Amino acid sequence: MCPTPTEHAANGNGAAANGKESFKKVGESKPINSRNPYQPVPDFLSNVGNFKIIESTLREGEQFANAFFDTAKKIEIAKALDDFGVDYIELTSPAASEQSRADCEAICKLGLKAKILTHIRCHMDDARIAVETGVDGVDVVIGTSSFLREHSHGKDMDYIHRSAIEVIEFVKSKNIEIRFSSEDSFRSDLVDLLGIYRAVDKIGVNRVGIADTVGCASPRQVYDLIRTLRGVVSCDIETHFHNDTGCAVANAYCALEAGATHIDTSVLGIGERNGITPLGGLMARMIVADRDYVMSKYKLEKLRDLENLVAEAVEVNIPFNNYITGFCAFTHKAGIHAKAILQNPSTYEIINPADFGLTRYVHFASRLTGWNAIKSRVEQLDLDMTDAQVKECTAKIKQLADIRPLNVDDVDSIIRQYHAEVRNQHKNIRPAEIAGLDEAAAVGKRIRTDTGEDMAVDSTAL
Ligand SMILES: CC(=O)SCCNC(=O)CCNC(=O)[C@H](O)C(C)(C)COP(=O)(O)OP(=O)(O)OC[C@H]1O[C@@H](n2cnc3c(N)ncnc32)[C@H](O)[C@@H]1OP(=O)(O)O
Ligand SMILES: O=C(O)CCC(=O)C(=O)O
Ligand SMILES: [Zn+2]
Repeated sequence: MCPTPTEHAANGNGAAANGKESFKKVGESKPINSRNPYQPVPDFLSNVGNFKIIESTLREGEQFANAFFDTAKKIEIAKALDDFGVDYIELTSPAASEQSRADCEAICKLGLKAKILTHIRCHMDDARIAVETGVDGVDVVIGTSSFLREHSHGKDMDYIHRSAIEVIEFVKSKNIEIRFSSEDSFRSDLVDLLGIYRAVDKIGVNRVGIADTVGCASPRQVYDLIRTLRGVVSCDIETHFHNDTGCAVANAYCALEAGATHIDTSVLGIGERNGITPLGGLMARMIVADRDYVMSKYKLEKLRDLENLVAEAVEVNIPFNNYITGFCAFTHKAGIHAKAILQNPSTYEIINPADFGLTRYVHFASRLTGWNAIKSRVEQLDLDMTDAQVKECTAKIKQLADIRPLNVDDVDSIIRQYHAEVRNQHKNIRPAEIAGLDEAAAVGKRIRTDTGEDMAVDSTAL
C-alpha cells in the first residue's frame, strides 16, 4: 500500500510508518506485527520487502549499442556498484574474448562485498573457462523457446536437459554458486520450462532464472509464471526483464510479488536494444513498497553519481524523465501542485528526493504559476509584500509568460521591479498617513511603513 499524505508528512520522508524490523533472509517471511498497520494482510509469497539485486551493467550493459568499457572503467563501475550496495555483480562471459577473461579475473581480485558472477552459455567449454576466473558464481543460460531452439543453438529439449545437468554438476563441484536460466522463457512451452527447472532444482542448482528476453511479457503473465514456478522449485528464482514494451520495472515488481528472490538490473537500464530493468527505476518502485528495506541496504544517495559514471562511459545523457535523477523528477510546476507541495510534499510526491540526496524544485516561471509559488519566491528573495501585492505581481508575471517562455531571472526581475514600484509609491505617501498618526503629533517620531522601511517623520514629510 502507498504511504498516505499523513504518513509522508509525519515521517518527513515518504516512509510507510513501519517500526524497526530486522530483515529476513530470502525465502523467510516477515514477522506479521512488524509491518505497517495500514498494509493489507501480509502475502507470504511476496518478496517485495526482501529481494536481491543482480547488477548486470558489466554484462547485459556491455551489450548496449554504445558500450565499450576498458579495464579501468569496468573496475570503476564495479567499485561504484559495490559501494551502492548491490548484492551481485554479473560480468560478461570470459569466453567472449581474452580481455573479457582478464577483466573478469581482475574484478574477482578486488575483494568487493558484492558476489561476482559471470554469464555463460550452457556449454562445458564456457563453464571450464568460467570456473577458473575466481568468480563466486556462474549464471548459465540456454534458449528454450522454439525460436531459439531452431535459430540460435539448434538443440532440442533432451540436449538442453543433458547439457544443463552436466554444466551444473561441474560448476557445483568447484563449490561456487550456479544458476540455470532459460532464455526467452515467456515464449517457451510451459511444460518444457517446468520440466527443466524441476530437473535442475533436484540436482541442487542455487537459482533458476526466468528471462523475458524480447520484452514481451505483461505483469500479469509474469505473476502467473513465477507463481507457478514457485510451486515447482525450492531454490531461489532470478528474473530478467527486457523493456521493449515498457514493462521492465512493473514486471520486476510483479515477479517479487509472486515469489521471485532476485532481480537483474543495469544502470540506466542499458542492455541489448532498449535494455532491461533500470537500477534506479527498481529503487523508485521498491522504496515505495518497503522503504526500510531499501534504505537499509542500498546507499541511495550514490545513485546519481553511479548513473553519471555509466552515462559518461557509454556517452549518453540521463533522460529528462529518468526515475529519481531526471532533471524534472522532483519539479512541480502548475500552481495547484506548487501550492500543495509547499504545504506538504506528500500531496504530489510519492518519493522523497532527500532519500536520494536530492532536492525538490517548485517552478515559478510560467503561465501556470500561481500566487502561492510567487509568494514563496518573494520570501526567498527576502522581500516584503502583502498577499494582495503578490497576487498583483503574479498577474504581471503571467501576462509576460503568455507571450514568451520565462526563466528565473525574468521572474525575479518582475518581482523586484514590482517591489520597488510599490515601495516608491509608499514613499510618496506621507508617512504620518501610513502610520495613521495625528500629523502634528507624528513629527519627530520614527515609524515603520507598509514596505517595512523605518522612517523618521519630519515636518517636510507632512
Ligand atoms: C540473451 C543474451 O543476452 S544471452 C548472452 C549473450 N552474450 C554473448 O553473446 C556474449 C558475447 N558473445 C561472444 O563473444 C560470442 O558470441 C561467443 C564467444 C559466445 C560465441 O562466439 P562464436 O563461436 O563465434 O559464435 P556466434 O557468436 O557466431 O554464435 C553463437 C554460438 O553459440 C551457440 N549458442 C547460442 N546459445 C547457446 C547456449 N545457450 N548454449 C550453448 N550454445 C549456444 C550457437 O549455436 C552458436 O554456435 P555455432 O554457430 O558455432 O553453432
Ligand atoms: O541469463 C539470463 O537469465 C538472461 C539472459 C539475457 O540477457 C536475456 O535472456 O535477455
Ligand atoms: Zn537480457
